[in-house]
Parts: sequence; C-alpha cells; structure tokens
Amino acid sequence: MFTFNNISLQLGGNTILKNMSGTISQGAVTALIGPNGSGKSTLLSVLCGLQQPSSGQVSFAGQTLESYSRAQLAKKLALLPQRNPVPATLNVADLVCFGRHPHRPWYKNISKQDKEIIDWAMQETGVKHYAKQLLTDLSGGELQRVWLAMVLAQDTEVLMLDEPTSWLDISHQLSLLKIVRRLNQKYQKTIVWVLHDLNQAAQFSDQAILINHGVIINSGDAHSVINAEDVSEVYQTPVVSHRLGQQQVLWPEEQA
Ligand SMILES: Nc1ncnc2c1ncn2[C@@H]1O[C@H](COP(=O)(O)OP(=O)(O)OP(=O)(O)O)[C@@H](O)[C@H]1O
Repeated sequence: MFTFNNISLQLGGNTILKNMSGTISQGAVTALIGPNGSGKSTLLSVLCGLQQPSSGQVSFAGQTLESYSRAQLAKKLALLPQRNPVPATLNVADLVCFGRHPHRPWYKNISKQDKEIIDWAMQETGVKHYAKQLLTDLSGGELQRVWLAMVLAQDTEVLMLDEPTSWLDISHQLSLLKIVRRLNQKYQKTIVWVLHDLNQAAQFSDQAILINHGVIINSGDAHSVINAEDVSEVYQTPVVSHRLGQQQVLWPEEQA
C-alpha cells in the first residue's frame, strides 16, 4: 500500500529521517516502534503527506504521494495525531461529524449518508450512548475512543494512529487496541500506529518497523522484529524474552 524509497528529512538543521526505505502492506496492522525522539511521528507525517521528505519518494497505492491532492488524500488516509486539543463547546457527535469534512463541501449540510456513517463510527467505537455529552465531561479513555470514532467517520482505507493508547489505563488500552484490531479484521482497514508498549505492539500488529535515530533498524513480521536482542540494543535497556501462555513477552532483565 505504501512504498518509500530512500527518504530523508532535515528539520531545524538536523537530519530526522535518514535514508529510510520500506513498505507497508495493504490490510495489515503495522507498528512503528522505537525510543522517544527516534522519528516515528515524523515518518507517520511523511507517509500521510503532511511533511515533504527532503529527498526520496513515498508511493501510496501505486502512485507517488505528490500526485494526490490534499482533498484526495483526506479521503484515503486518516491521521489521529499524538496530541489533540479538546474543543470545549463540542459534544461527542459534533466531533465525530468533523470526520466527514473531506467528503462534503463546507456549504452543504450533512447528508443522510453522512449521518449513517457517523452513527456507524460511534457504534463501532462504543461511544454512541454518550453522543450528546460534552467532550470536556468525558474521561481520557472515553475521549480517546471519540477521537478514534472521528477518524473512522472519515471512511478511509488507512488509519494512522500516533500513540492512541497514551494516558489510558490498562483496561482502556486493551479496549482501544481490540477495537482497532476488529476494524482491521472486519473492514480490512490498513492500520499504521505508533505504540510504545512493545508487548502490545507484538500482540496486536502483523508487521513492525523498528526505528532508532531516524534509521530503520529492522522491519517485517512483528514478532520477529520485536526481539530481545534488537530491543535491548536500540533502547539501551537489557530485556529478556519469556514464554507466557501462548505468547512470548519481553521483560526488563533483572539487575543485580
Ligand atoms: N519541526 C521540527 N524541527 C526540528 N526538529 C524536530 C521537528 N519535529 C521533530 N523534530 C525532532 O525530530 C526528532 C524525531 O521526532 P519525532 O516526534 O518524530 O519522534 P518520535 O519517535 O515520534 O518520539 P516520541 O516517541 O517521543 O513521540 C526529535 O528529536 C524531535 O525533536
């Protein structure tokens, strides 16, 4: 679905992305992982056309990203950024409605089809029962599901989610991860997400791209990429791999 060749990006005199090449498969869940400041969000923004690489090329569905207009891309790719300001006066349904903007001219009211998609997005993310509630009255976990509903209402083939589980407790993290996985399996949505919990990334993703200092260290099957040796090296933190039930999990090595 995405192919990127030798992309580099300079910002503020620093090279943030260095000669990155890779692919992101259609219908797969791909995790971008790596330490803080390694370039994950920057790669995400280059992949969705928000930032132009200084060199190299990104293709989406067989065409270069530049060959699409912004309006065309907004119908194909939806991005949920890491930090989202909460508009104080809006309720849940109002915010989800914003997801329909790429599909209707600003001067037109929402159509019956828009309403159906908004309803569907709220249903799929489990926020429909508080549709009329103000955003400021929601908990962090509820709010995060509403943001997800908004990008889902954009009705795109690809969802790009930057740290969607940050700030959530374990129960809300798992609930969100499962919702996204279900959207992938039920509607064949291609998912690209940035996740910090490596065990969750391995469990809920098909593919992973491990990044360090703007360089791709490894990419491929999530369970292979997220291995103790590479993780210990890249994060400069010794971890070991343990079998836990059906799964292999990484755990910090006990220090004497
Ligand atoms: N506009 C900018 N100008 C200069 N440097 C930038 C700019 N945007 C990002 N950077 C730098 O690029 C590097 C990569 O940032 P990026 O946000 O992509 O990292 P990340 O891997 O997503 O980090 P985190 O896990 O902390 O969110 C960081 O060192 C950051 O300070």
